[in-house]
Order: sequence, then structure tokens, then C-alpha cells
Amino acid sequence: MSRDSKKSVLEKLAKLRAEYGAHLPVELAKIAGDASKLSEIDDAKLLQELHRRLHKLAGSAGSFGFPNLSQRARELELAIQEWLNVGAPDAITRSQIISNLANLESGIAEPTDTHGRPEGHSAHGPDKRRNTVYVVEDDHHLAREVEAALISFGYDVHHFDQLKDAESAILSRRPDFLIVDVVFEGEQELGPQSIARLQGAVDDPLSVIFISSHDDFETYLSAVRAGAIGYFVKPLDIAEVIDCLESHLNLSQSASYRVLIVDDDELLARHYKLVLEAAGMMVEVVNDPRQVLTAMDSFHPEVVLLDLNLPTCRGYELAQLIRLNPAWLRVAIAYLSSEQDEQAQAFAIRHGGEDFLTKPISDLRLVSAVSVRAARARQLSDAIDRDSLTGLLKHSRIKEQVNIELQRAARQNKPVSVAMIDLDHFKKVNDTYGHPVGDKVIRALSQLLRQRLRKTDSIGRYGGEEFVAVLPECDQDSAVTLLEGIRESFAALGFSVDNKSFNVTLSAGIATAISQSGDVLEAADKALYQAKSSGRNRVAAGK
Ligand SMILES: Nc1nc2c(ncn2[C@@H]2O[C@H](COP(=O)(O)OP(=O)(O)OP(=O)(O)O)[C@@H](O)[C@H]2O)c(=O)[nH]1
Repeated sequence: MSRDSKKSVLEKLAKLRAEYGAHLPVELAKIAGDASKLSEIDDAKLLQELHRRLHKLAGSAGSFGFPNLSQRARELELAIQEWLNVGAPDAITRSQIISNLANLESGIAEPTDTHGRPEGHSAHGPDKRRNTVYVVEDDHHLAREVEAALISFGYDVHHFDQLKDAESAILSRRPDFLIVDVVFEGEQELGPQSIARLQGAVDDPLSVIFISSHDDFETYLSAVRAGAIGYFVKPLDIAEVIDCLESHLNLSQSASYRVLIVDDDELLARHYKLVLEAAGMMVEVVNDPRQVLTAMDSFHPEVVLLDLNLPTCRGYELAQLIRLNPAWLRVAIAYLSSEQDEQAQAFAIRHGGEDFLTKPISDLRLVSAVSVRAARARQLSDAIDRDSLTGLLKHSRIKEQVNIELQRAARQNKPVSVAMIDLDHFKKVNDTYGHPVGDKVIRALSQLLRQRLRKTDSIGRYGGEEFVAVLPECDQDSAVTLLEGIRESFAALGFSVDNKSFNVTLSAGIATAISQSGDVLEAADKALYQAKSSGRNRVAAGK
């Protein structure tokens, strides 16, 4: 194609894209309008119409440069499909779906350039946008190693020799992370100080990781002043760098906190709800204390804010009532009341709640007080459900999850695959490099699994160096392709200790069920045994 005709095609595409973008708000308003009716009724015709619109949107938005919108429309399309197939979801899921439908508009960020973007995993692609990392490193060998490792973790990587080459790219397309080598010219360091200047030119601080041969206080300090989220001394342990990126992503991508407000002052409760929602939390309000138990059951709050003076009972009685149910022990309960009397406040704290926030409360204070309590409640909950080394579900929870997904698959007559994954010759890794290094390898695999699997998949640490992944709506061929990709990426990942580098491989066994026939975990385990006995570093599929 000549340059001119290529230009004209690009112009037409841009025009089409602009037309699509102009019509989009109208379409989204229609969807939001339909969604608002769903809180009242369960009309099959309405659901089918919504399904049709979402299906169309999911298909078209990606092509016109709105990949996030497309992804969100696809998820909602599936949710509505399930609604149509198996009936109305529980109240919490229902209100989530309705609010996501109403908020689809927030998926219209700046259209992204759709050209030359690598395709996601076709059969079972991760449902996350690829995070971008700019690597500024003049050592090409090291840059290539870092780049290869980051790509296998699903990052979109761009390499620059020097910071000045990266600056215009940073300003025109902001990366999610910036990895910068600290370079010295004589006494003058060129990394952190330049980054500190750059931080002044951007609205939100850049997430920067420094790599350096310098291990001294001054360089650390200038890195901190430049807003470093990580600092790694060469020789670089790439797994540690990835650990740092992933921990940040997990923090920023974790689900919204859920807050239940119990207050008979409807207007004030609505105000608090709006303030907390603006800070990214999910909020439900109960004005009548008799509705509290139902809300606890359906909404699963992490924090409950209780007014003290309520129509039928006192707030501390409600706190005690909540505390009677052991399932809600993880929930943080705080009073939010205009009670100023310290004796009365102390009495309430001794009887159920943990803390007292007094009205009037500023919006800022409300948000900070609730987020701190929610974070603590979630930490506690994670400590109960999740393995501390990897953050993955513990043995008993992942087994539970396998059963939940098997039952769902049987109800919907859809496949579910279970993969059992085990590190190869891991004892040798521990014996040669030490247990802490072995731990790093385990963490690296858990992060790779998290990166490659979808949000709807579940991953658990089944044993010391054994993992289980449950993949709903994934047939055997797709599961094998997915695990093969993970196996290859993991085998290519280099670990280094004291200037020695090594690689570790994994084996995986897969079993797929359509209805709940036989023990799928046992079948996956048998397939894993087969993968091990036929040479390791491979994926085997059973029945
Ligand atoms: N570093 C570390 N090692 C662990 C952890 N949990 C289990 N292991 C080690 O994992 C190793 C598992 O060894 P084996 O069951 O003999 O298996 P393997 O050496 O991986 O050999 P194959 O599975 O047959 O390829 C043991 O050395 C355990 O001590 C952990 O949390 N951290």
C-alpha cells in the first residue's frame, strides 16, 4: 500500500473512530437507563435487550480504541447471560451489576491506539490490561534480561538507553512503572535527581524503581526524594523487582472496600455514602436497624458504621447482635454518632464496637478513618484465608473453591478445568541455594499464575511447592494451552544468587469436568504424576 493510500485509510479509520466515540455516550445512557429498571423488575425482555447491547458494545468498543470499555461490557454481558440462564443473582451481585452497568461510561478513557498491540491469550486470556513498564538501562544485556522477564509476566515493556530518551515518552504516554538505572558522571548522579525534576512535571507521581550499583545512604535518600517505590542493588535479582511491581499492582487493583452505614438520618447517611463512594468504596445504607442482619448477609461488609441513637435499639446493642455471629468476627465495627459524652462513648466501645467517630465529621477524616479500618479488617481476613508467603488461597479454601466451581459448572452445563502445578526438583533448589531463595521461587510462580489467570479463576497454594488453579468455563484444550504458556514463561525466568543464575521448571496436570463426575482434583493429581514420571517440565491432561 502506498504511503498516500495508507494515510487515507488511517484518516478514515480515525473519522470512524470519532463518529463511534461521539455516539457512545448515547448508547451508554440507554444501557444505564435499562439498568436502572433492573433494581425493580426481573424482566426477561429487558435482560435480553441489555444482553444484545452489551454484546454489540463488547465487540465494537475494542476495535474503536476503547479496550477497557470492551472488556467491561464483555464481563457484564456474561453476567446478564448468567442472570438469564440461572435466574436473578443475590442482592449484592445484582446491585454490583446494576452499578457497573450505570458506570460503563467511566470506561471511556482516552481511546488507545489499537495498532500493533499484541493479542491477549485467545482461548483464556487474562482479563487485565497490560501494564506498561519503561526500562532505562544502558547495559543492553541486563536490559534484555529484565525485558524478557517482564514480558513473561504480561507487561508491555519499552527500553531506553538513557533517561533523556525516555522523557518525552513518559510525558506523552505515562508508564505504569519506570525502572531506572542510577548513573553517575563523576560525583554527579543522573537518575534520582532527574526523576525528581520529572515528578514535578506530571500530575500524579510516577511509580519509579531504581536499580543501582550504589548501596549508600545518599543515593537511597535521593531515590526516596524522587518518589522511589523500590531500590535494588546490582547484581540484580529480577524476581525481586517483579515482586515489587506485583505487590504494587495487587495493592492498587484490590477490590473496593465494602462499608455498611446504619443511620436513621437518611440524608446524612446518603451524604456519607457519596463521600465514601467518591473515595472508591462500595457502600450500602440501612436506615432501619431491623434490616441489618439481611444487609450483613447479602452485602458482606468489611466495616460497619453504627449510629448510637437508633429508632428501635441502641447502636451498641446492634454491635453486640452482630458479634453474636462468629462468621462476622472479621468485620470492623465503629460508632459514628454525635454522642459527645466520654462515659457513654467508653460504654459503647466496651459493648461491641471498637472505635468511636464523632459527628460532625469532615469528609477527609471519614474517608481516612474508614479506609484504615477496612484495610485492617481485610488484612485480618486475608490472614485467615490466604497463605502468607504467596497471598494465594490456603489449602482448605482452594478445595472449597474447586467444589463451588464444579457445582456451578454442573448447573450451567459448562466445562471447568482444574490444574495442579508442582515445581520440579525443588528440593535441589533449596539444598543448593537455601530455603529463602526457594521461597522467592515459590513467590515468583504465584505471581506469574496471578498475572496469567483471569479474575474469575481461583489459585491456591495446595502444598509446599504445589499449586492448584481452578479455571471456570475453560475447556481442556484451552487449559493445556494456557498452562503450556505459563510453563514456558516460568522456565525462561532467570533467578540469581551471588552472581550465579539458575532456572526452575514446573510440571502440571490438568483435569476437566463438565458435570460433577468423579474427583477432578484426584484426576489432576494423576495427570501431574504422569507429567513428572514422563520427564517433568511438561503439562499432561487427564480425563
Ligand atoms: N523454600 C521452601 N521450600 C519448601 C516450602 N514448602 C515445601 N518446600 C520444599 O519443597 C521440597 C519438595 O520436595 P519433593 O517433594 O521431594 O519434590 P521435588 O524435589 O520438587 O521433586 P519432584 O516434585 O519429584 O520434581 C522439599 O524440599 C520441601 O522442603 C516452602 O514454603 N519454602
